[in-house]
Amino acid sequence: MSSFYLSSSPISKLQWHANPKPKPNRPVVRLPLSRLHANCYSWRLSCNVAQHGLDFEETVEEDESPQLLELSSEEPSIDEEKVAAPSRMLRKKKEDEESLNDRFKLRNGKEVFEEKAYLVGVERKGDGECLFDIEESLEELEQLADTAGLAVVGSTYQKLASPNPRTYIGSGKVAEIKSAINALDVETVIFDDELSPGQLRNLEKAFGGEVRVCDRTALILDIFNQRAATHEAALQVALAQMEYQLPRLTRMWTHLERQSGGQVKGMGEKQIEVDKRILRTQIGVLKKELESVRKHRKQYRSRRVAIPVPVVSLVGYTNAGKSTLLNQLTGANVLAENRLFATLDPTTRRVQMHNGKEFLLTDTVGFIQKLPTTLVAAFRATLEEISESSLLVHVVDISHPLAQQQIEAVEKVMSELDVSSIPKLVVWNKVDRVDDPQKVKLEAEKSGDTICISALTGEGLDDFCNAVHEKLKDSMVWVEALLPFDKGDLLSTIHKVGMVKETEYTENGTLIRAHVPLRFAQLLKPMRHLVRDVPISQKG
Ligand SMILES: Nc1nc2c(ncn2[C@@H]2O[C@H](COP(=O)(O)OP(=O)(O)OP(=O)(O)O)[C@@H](O)[C@H]2O)c(=O)[nH]1
Ligand SMILES: [Mg+2]
Repeated sequence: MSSFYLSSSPISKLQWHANPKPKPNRPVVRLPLSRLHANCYSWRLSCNVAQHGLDFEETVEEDESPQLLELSSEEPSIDEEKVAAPSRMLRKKKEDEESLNDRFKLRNGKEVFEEKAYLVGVERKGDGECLFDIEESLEELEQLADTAGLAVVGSTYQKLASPNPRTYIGSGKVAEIKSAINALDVETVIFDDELSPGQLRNLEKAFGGEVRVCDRTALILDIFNQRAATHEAALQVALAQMEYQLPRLTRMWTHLERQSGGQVKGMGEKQIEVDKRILRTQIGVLKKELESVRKHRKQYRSRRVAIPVPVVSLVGYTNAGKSTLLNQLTGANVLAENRLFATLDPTTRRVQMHNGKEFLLTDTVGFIQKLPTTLVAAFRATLEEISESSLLVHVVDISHPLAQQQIEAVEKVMSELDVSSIPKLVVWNKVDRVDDPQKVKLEAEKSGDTICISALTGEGLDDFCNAVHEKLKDSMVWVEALLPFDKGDLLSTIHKVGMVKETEYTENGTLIRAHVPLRFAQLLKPMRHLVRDVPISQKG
């Protein structure tokens, strides 16, 4: 069990009492969206759920069902009331239960209560940096919300020269959204950009305090939290969540001031400080735990480095088809599905090519535009694996209407990862889905270094392997070495991972001339000196 799980913390004890949301009439639920916002009711429980596979226990009192009597439209007579009201009440109760039941959906094998969400975006006038226009960005936000298990019931956006420092959007827009919340029964409002803690607080207040307000970062963090399958991923996400939460840790304790009629003013303030201290301690514990997990992975990686098979990493926008490609080439069983961020942990498998050569293929976490900086930082260590690859394969979903913008977004993240010196190969995937595959293939040929494939149907995979092989050759170095006869294993490895030009059997061993990966050339260093001792005539 993870050492950051502090179930006795006052924060987690309080969160359900503070929850103002109506509770669905079910005994055990897993709420889809962690309340990663100013109230921070359940972020901690949510971390623990991902970590320990638990479900939230939400017990609902019978008398907490919706106010049924208010719902009858006309005043019934006393006699009618005796007969009709109970049946109407029962019918209404049944209808409410049924509509609630409809909103329980199965996601990743878990039952999830589908909250109603409303999306809000801001288009900044003259913002040339944005790759996606506002409608495209909101469409992607809708996909993210869907992945997180929310039902989007509406969206809106506003064009602004600069965001309002208090509420991000203008007051007119706030009022408009408030009406939409009432009309559509919205439970969560999601903003397409990261909001400051103050903006979150002010917006919650402005919307009447009954709806949850969160931003793109919180939503992505929540998806990562739901998806984290390994211990390391869970730790990374928990750390990112806590760091996101720290400056937003307010209002948790204001109920104390309310309960005591304001007599202990300042008590909440003190408690916020206590909570912040607890959170900082937890962050420290988490960082240590992550450090030790990473040490293990490093050891594993250095063992892998000892086997000098070149490593090829798949990178690309989320949902581009990286895992499908890995599965298709290696028979791996990595989760591949039409949702964003299906993969969080790197998976490496050996690919055996038809010509007997092999390389290791690594699947990595996908990128997205406006990737939260907390997440880039949290996943930096995982992404560092990329920087040790011999080749980067950028997988593009060429059938996506925003393929070009996605390419640019990936290149932007890659430029932050300091991998410019690693050779790259671009792969246009999903050619089976484009309207005119021939035209796309011609374009790929023209742009050079681009291979068209369909990871789903297997089309173009031989071309892909050949291109990888050629690219790997570019990253290899030329060696001549004399391998003693007792080093037969090295010789067979050179045949597998390198490109042998010539072998010659001499009295002292096998003389080999080949292209090999740089790491392997270093291993051969002592034997390279031996070449000098071989008589000139034998060197050929
Ligand atoms: N038609 C078609 N669909 C594909 C192809 N490759 C992948 N897909 C589909 O695209 C969706 C996403 O595929 P994944 O392999 O999960 O994508 P990914 O890049 O690993 O995504 P993340 O892990 O979220 O970063 C799945 O529904 C796949 O079946 C392809 O070549 N053609
Ligand atoms: Mg994947």
